[in-house]
Amino acid sequence: MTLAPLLQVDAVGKSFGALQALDDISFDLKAGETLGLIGPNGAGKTTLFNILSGFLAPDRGQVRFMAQDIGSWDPMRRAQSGVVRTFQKSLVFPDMSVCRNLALALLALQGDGYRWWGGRRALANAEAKARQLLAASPLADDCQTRVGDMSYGAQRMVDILIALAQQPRLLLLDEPTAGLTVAEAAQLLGLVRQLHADAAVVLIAHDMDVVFRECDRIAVLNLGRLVAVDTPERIRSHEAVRQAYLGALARQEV
Ligand SMILES: Nc1ncnc2c1ncn2[C@@H]1O[C@H](COP(=O)(O)OP(=O)(O)OP(=O)(O)O)[C@@H](O)[C@H]1O
Repeated sequence: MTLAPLLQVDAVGKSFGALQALDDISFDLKAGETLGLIGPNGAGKTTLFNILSGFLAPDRGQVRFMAQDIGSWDPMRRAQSGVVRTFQKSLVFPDMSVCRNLALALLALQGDGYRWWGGRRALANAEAKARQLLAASPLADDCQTRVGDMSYGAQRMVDILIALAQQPRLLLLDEPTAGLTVAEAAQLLGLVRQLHADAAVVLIAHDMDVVFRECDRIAVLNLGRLVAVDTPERIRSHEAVRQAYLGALARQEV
């Protein structure tokens, strides 16, 4: 029996006024798969993330998650169902500890708004869950560390742990590895696989080394169109991709 894909994007389009930011985008994603999403500035990567996470509605097409049309679901409902997104700009509270940051993410997901500030027990429960998650990570000894005192790479790892605390089935990572070395990026993405092996991941990254090493397949966007979706090997030799990415792919020794 063939399982239905976790995510099905079907003929999605989005315009801003006269600008067609996305045109006829279709692809599938299976549980456990990592898809790299690459393309030059303005290609439409963030617009696609906004549509998948419910911050923008497409003008055309359909997004199905676990075989359901999620077009009418708001970002909170999607997050509670396992569609979890990170942003280019970190959302951590630098003055709080790692543990408290994770706990607040867990509480926010429960949709209790600010009432949880009064709920000491809810916070204690969330912090206990956060400690469990941390124990299995390279930041096991940093539960009480103030995030603002950590290295840049460690802070990016806190971003990922916050996303993982939300039990993602589909994890949308927007440039999580920017500013990291290839080794740090591999460690960060390894953590996703270690803690959530069956989550599907869509990764936006500008670093071609990271994308070609870490992704099972790569989707190439250019001017709002999907140029190709294929394995890294095939993407390297794809003629239209080579045209769009001549310089970057040349550095990959294709
Ligand atoms: N809210 C908006 N209003 C008008 N135009 C927009 C809006 N959001 C995005 N665009 C335009 O849509 C196109 C795609 O933008 P998008 O941010 O999705 O590209 P991107 O591939 O994520 O680029 P980058 O790598 O620079 O982040 C761009 O031309 C951008 O200027």
